[in-house]
Amino acid sequence: MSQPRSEPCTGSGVPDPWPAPRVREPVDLTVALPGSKSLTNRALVLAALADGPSTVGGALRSRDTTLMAAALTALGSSVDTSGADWRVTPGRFDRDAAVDCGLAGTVMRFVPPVAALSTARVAFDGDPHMRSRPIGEVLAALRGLGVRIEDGGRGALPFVVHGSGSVAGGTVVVDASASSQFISALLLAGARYERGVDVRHDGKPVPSLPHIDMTVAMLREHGVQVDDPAAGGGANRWVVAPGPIRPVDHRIEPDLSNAAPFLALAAVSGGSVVVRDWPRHTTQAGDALREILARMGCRVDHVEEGLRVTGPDALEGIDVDLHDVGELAPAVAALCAVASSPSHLRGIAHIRAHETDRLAALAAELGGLGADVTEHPDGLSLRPATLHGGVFHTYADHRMAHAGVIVGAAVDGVEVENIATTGKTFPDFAGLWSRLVEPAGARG
Ligand SMILES: O=C(O)C1=C[C@@H](OP(=O)(O)O)[C@@H](O)[C@H](O)C1
Ligand SMILES: C=C(OP(=O)(O)O)C(=O)O
Repeated sequence: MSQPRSEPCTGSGVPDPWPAPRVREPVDLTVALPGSKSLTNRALVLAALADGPSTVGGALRSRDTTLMAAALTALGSSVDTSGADWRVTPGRFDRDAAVDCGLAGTVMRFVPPVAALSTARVAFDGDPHMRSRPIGEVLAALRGLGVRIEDGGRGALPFVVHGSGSVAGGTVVVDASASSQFISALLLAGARYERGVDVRHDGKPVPSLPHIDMTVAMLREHGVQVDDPAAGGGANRWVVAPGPIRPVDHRIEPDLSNAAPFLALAAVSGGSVVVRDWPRHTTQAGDALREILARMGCRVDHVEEGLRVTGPDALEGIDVDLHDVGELAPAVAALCAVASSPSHLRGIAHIRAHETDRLAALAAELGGLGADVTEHPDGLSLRPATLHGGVFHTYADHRMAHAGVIVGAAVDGVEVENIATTGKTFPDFAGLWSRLVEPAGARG
């Protein structure tokens, strides 16, 4: 049943829980999406470490990226976020600072290796749940490279990095099976270490490899020499040579992972959605949506304006390994819950350490709406079922909210709790979603 729309409200005047708009007819939509979180936060870090000022054009303005801008500013850079194009002027990292990581993995993992170059004391903390997201491997690696860190033996937030103005660098062995961000973090700052950095992975396969490819590609754009001898398969070693980081004016691509709920509207309604400016070549993990949606029966075409997805009469389930693209799992699971044949999502044990334990959360919330879902140690299986309305909890996870609105588009009476959590990577998601979806159907 729908909540009254007036109360209670989130801070932005949006009701909580939020009645998800229901789509009753095939949609025909074109949407322009905000910039990529992963590209924006890498561009900001590299700009702060570069030899001169640069611009992050079309930067994503969201919680994760403003936290990154604030962190780099606290260290001593100047980040002007007043316009659409953010201007970064590197500065001396010479003052005591406090870094709020919020729930942003990129801030908690990418900033400590930068803070290690400071001459001051840099204290890190974040949201309560952030204290349980893994970071110990990065702290141990930095210690191995000569950095002093105080973490009370926790290997987790809160911790303090005591910079001495330079980092020796060298070879370090990391188990990055919990997160590719451990590797990206060390590579991003590595060129500024005296001996560069030679990062070796030892452990189960590293997830989210496209994100490491993104890091390597951006470092090379900045003139940094990176060797990744095993790139593409079984990657386990990355070598960054010491040297300057050239300033580059970036133009940030739209966030393709955040395209998932919008493309899902085409998939569930049998209609058509165009996401503007979809890059023909990209390192973004979200590009895998093209193949995933095609395998679920959608038609996927590059068109002049961007990427067009047209949904089938009946959406098919999918058996897919999402190890490389775990951030797509919540949206894909939501689609599988309303598909007409069984699905199996595999290879994603690591997403239990994302913003929440996403496998447990998806099993609980999709199951709560009547989905036939089984949780496995490293994935989910889903079988066709008749879903019903109810409250879909998000656990402060933006991508759980995306899963909720996808199911809500297909099922009457779904209400998404804390829709405002989408602000982690998407400004005014609820407003855009309502403007697009409501004309195509009544509220659930
Ligand atoms: O480096 C990045 O920008 C990211 C890497 C991935 O993290 P994991 O390797 O922890 O999955 C991804 O899921 C996350 O959304 C963003
Ligand atoms: C895992 C994610 O984020 P983070 O960068 O906080 O790890 C995500 O956005 O799906």
